[in-house]
Amino acid sequence: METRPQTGSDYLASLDDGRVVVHDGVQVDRVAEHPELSGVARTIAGLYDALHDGGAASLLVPTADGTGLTHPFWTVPQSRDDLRRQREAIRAWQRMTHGWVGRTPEFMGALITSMAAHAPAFGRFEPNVRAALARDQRDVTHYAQALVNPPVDRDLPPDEIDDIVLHVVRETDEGIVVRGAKAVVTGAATAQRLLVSHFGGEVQTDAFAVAASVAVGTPGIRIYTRGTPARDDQPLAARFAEHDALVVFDDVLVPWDDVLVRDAETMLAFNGGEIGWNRRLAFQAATRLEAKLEHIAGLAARATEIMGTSERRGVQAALGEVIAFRHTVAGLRDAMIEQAEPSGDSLRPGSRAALAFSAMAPDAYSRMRITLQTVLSSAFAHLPVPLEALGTEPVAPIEPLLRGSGGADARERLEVMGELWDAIGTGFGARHELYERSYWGQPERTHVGILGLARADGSLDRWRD
Ligand SMILES: Cc1cc2nc3c(=O)[nH]c(=O)nc-3n(C[C@H](O)[C@H](O)[C@H](O)COP(=O)(O)OP(=O)(O)OC[C@H]3O[C@@H](n4cnc5c(N)ncnc54)[C@H](O)[C@@H]3O)c2cc1C
Repeated sequence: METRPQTGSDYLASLDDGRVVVHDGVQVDRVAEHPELSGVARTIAGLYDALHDGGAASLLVPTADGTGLTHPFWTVPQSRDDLRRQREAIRAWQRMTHGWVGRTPEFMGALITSMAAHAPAFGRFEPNVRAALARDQRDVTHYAQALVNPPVDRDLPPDEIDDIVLHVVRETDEGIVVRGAKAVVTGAATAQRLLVSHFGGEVQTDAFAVAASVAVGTPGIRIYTRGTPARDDQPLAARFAEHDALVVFDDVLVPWDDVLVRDAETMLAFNGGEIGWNRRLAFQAATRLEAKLEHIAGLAARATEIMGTSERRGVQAALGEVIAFRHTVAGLRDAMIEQAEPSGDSLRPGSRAALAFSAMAPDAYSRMRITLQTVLSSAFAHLPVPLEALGTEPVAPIEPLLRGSGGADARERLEVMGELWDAIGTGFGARHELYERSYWGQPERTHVGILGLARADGSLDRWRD
């Protein structure tokens, strides 16, 4: 029988795997029913369901072994048309969430497919890489990425802070035993697996050369999350708030079948760009950001009409700037397709456009927030009553005062401005700026990488002539 990705209810049921999640300091019974974790879990479930009966179902493509259908981003691209199909499928999901969920289930397809395209580079773990792709392609596994170490002792090599940095404490016949922590693992509490890998300081001893695909429910894993302070009338946070987790590995046994890297050389290739997963990550992230900016631009346009400023030249210019940001992101993503380059057994998104996107997007996102705060100013803060209070005895008399311009009533004003405030101004909106700013790590690394590429491909020399 033809296989299909899991359904929404398969996904929600899979979260009952004995995982240990501590939210706001209290252990969670069932993640899928927790008031602050269930919103995003239900949203992810909705994405899976759309692969079965929603519009996204028509975008599925055959799995590599031909036994079923999968999300296109979970396949290894061989042509520009493959990349175009991947773009359309990512876009279909991202438009459902308006780009507000950073870790949708296609996101880690970037890593696993890039690794599979370079499977021989993984030596004795090559069969594991191929098996991981086959399983995750079939299921469209929902991963979180556990890469960055807790931000402490950044001036010390990892082996001098092994009380914190994740490392292998021993190997057994069954697998490797890992200990340590990973910080800000977005979506860990509602993921099915973690892509765990060393990052940061150079590997001094083999203990730190490790990457693995680890099931979230594995004994010894503990996930600590804090709530994004969200009120009931925060429409985006209620559905899309993700939690950035501290994940603790307390002597966790990872079976050999799930180990992907165990030597320093492959670790360097994994983190250093040769495997190329950052290019695929940029492709997915740009398509997500495109959807987010479309949502923000649409809300902002309506907000200026409600304010009565939509015909002011400066306000129009500000909206145009936000739309230009959307066009730049979409254009660079499409340039990644046009500039696609061979990488292992694949055609990966082009490096120049991918790196240019990574360099540009963080600052542009901050600029966009400032621009909207400048032109919408008091309208953001003019939300004196919640939506559900409309029609109540103390609020009904002031509803005419809450109207918008051009016939918009109080309800529409509160709906539009409340959603835009959540996008830009609340804790949810502020975290999203930090998220976009931190997506590519420190900007100087990206800029140095861009210079290195211009030197390596000879373009800088040509420009100097
Ligand atoms: C909202 C959010 C969600 C995130 N989600 C995830 C996730 O899902 N998975 C994940 O793995 N990570 C995640 N991250 C982490 C993110 O990838 C990092 O924040 C990013 O890579 C920057 O690394 P850092 O925060 O450790 O800062 P650092 O790299 O420590 O940099 C901080 C500053 O110190 C300087 N610095 C640090 N070390 C040195 C050094 N040795 N020499 C010289 N200067 C130094 C840098 O130049 C910089 O100015 C998330 C972060 C945020 C904010």
